[in-house]
Amino acid sequence: MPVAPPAPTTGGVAVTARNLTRRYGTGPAAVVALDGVDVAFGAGRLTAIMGASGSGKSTLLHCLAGLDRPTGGAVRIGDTDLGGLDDRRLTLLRRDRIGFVFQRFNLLPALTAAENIQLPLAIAGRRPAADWWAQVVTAVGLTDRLRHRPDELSGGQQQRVAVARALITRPWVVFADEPTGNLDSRSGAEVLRLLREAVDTLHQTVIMVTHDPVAAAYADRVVFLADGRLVHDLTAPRPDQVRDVLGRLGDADAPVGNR
Ligand SMILES: Nc1ncnc2c1ncn2[C@@H]1O[C@H](COP(=O)(O)OP(=O)(O)OP(=O)(O)O)[C@@H](O)[C@H]1O
Repeated sequence: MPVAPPAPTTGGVAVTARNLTRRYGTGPAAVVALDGVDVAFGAGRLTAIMGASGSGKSTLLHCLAGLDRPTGGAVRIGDTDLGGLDDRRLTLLRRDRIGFVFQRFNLLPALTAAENIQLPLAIAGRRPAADWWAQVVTAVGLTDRLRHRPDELSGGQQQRVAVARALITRPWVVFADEPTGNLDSRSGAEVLRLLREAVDTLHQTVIMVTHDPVAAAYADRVVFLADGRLVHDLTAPRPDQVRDVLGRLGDADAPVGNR
């Protein structure tokens, strides 16, 4: 039986942003990357964040994950208000409670797949529980590749190692920034199925930025950004619906709603 992650969820909500603002620079040259975003991300759900280039997706993900500090508003992960944490506590929260998957895999080339997967725990001086290790390694389908180094693995295999590394701490939430952006469609589909399995079987929470409507359709929900605002929200999305919303957003001058 899979063990549920120890997420301190309130009403089934894993992450909330309230009136989130991120401004870069000051004066007339200032860029408002996030302009008052209110959103709650369900626990045990896969949610995609979409929007045109420059709409604020990466900025939102980085603020939600404690990689960037917002200029205004608040982020809560479970019951923890990130704004109330000093840099040291924020670093510990990221290490122990958050998993990251990046577009470029970001594996350490000198370490084997197994060592890369265990790295977040090794840094904390811990070892994975045997049952969770077995579940994660089985889910990513890499039992026969664990002694290989990243340059001996395909891109899709490297990204699956990166997903396993993100899951190994049984985090409260996994943030994935364009996880299929560097992969061909077949490898990308494997990684998306794995993220889906992380949610459905391992009871994890995943928040993913993507440009790809097919990738977004693996999610339970898609939220759309335009000009730093949340402008649309789709549940149980199909690729054609996602394309339709993106097309309408491209045409629309005004947001189609904000929540
Ligand atoms: N460090 C920074 N300094 C100044 N402006 C920034 C910085 N980071 C992002 N921006 C600006 O903030 C806005 C949102 O950027 P962000 O990278 O979040 O968008 P995005 O939707 O992720 O784009 P893409 O899809 O191209 O990655 C853009 O106008 C961008 O130029």
